[in-house]
Amino acid sequence: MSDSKTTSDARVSAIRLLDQILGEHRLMSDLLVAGILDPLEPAERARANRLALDTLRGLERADRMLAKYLRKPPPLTVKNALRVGTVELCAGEAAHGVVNAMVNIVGEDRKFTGFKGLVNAVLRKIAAQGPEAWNALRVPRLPDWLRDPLTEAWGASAISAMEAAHFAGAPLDITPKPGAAVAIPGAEPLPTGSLRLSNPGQITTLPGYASGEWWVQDAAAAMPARILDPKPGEKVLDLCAAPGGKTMQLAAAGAEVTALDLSAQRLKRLEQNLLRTGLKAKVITGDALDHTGLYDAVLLDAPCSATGTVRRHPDLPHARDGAEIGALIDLQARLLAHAWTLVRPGGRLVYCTCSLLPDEGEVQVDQALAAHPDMRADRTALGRPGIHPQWLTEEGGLRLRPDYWPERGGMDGFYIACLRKSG
Ligand SMILES: C[S@@+](CC[C@H](N)C(=O)[O-])C[C@H]1O[C@@H](n2cnc3c(N)ncnc32)[C@H](O)[C@@H]1O
Repeated sequence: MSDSKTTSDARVSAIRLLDQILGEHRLMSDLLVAGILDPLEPAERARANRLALDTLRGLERADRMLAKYLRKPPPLTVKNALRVGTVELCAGEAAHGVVNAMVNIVGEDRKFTGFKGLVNAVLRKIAAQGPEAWNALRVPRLPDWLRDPLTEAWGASAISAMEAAHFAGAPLDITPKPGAAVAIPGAEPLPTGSLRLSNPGQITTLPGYASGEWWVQDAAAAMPARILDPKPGEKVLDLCAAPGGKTMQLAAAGAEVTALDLSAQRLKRLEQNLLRTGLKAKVITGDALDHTGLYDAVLLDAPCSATGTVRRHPDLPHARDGAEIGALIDLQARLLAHAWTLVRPGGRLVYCTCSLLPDEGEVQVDQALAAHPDMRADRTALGRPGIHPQWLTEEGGLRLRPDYWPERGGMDGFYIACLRKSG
């Protein structure tokens, strides 16, 4: 297969991904699990993925540039071809290749043949403006459904900083197994104990991947298990465990781990992760709300809006509209109340969500503290290496945000609290 054919397959797939995300409101992760890119060769798959992600991150800029030349909106697929083309041209790709490819792609579908001339003319004009016009545009903003509550919670300047972090995208962080000597060239040690890779390439070919010396996990996502601080032999329950990043941390520390999740499909990935890393956990498929038992420690990584992961999932603000958040908040409260019944006297519960919305973090813990006289927030547990005292919150939790560590490439948004039960 020639290089240009490969590139155009990647472009077609990127446009298809955008059609589904922006037209059908599907999440990119769901589309990938459903196999939308499976027919492509690995290199093409990576390119399609990157093109779609870059276009989603720059969507507002692409639309602003295109708006000058579109008197009325073309069909979504044509618009997405123009968006991908604009993003490529503004990243400095050769005009001739991009324009021809997009004209051909649009022309291949009989429904859109009539738009070939438009695509050709518009992309030529965009090419003439180039990266300079792109760079002069403002950093893309979050849609109002998310921007409004975040502005209310964190203030306008914090939101601008978060949007800059979202636009920049995310490096790849890994969690090494305790004692593993990870030898990945260019890996930067982070103050919290994770390692950061700026240009990882294909992950599965990196040293130590096959032998299970480390796993992919954002530096912020690695904090809940560090804060839980499992001791060898402790009985620890990981509720909502799949795909198992935190389960592996708990097991690697020598705890006796039970990992539970509602999704059998996601648990398959957890089992594969345990197999690769040679770590052990008892795995249960089931509803956390039905689980019984008594544990030294419980980790509850509750299902949430995932609004802390927009750096890595720029599709989320466009595919979602916030309609599901009310039900998630209700579920989190029920899970937290039930998880508390599984903690032995004197034990601890770490509650966390990868959300930027206080209703899914600070407010949940505030309400749980008010409802349970035997619960107190353990602030000492939050004092881990690399944690800035300014990140600690009033009710006794830890707030992590994508705009923290800007010089290092940011971190996911997370909320974490360690709740101690009276002995
Ligand atoms: C944020 S993810 C967990 C990520 C995981 N802790 C990790 O570190 O890899 C939330 C998980 O909650 C699971 N879940 C949702 N509702 C649940 C319930 N009622 N009982 C158990 N698991 C549930 C979902 O299937 C999903 O895997």
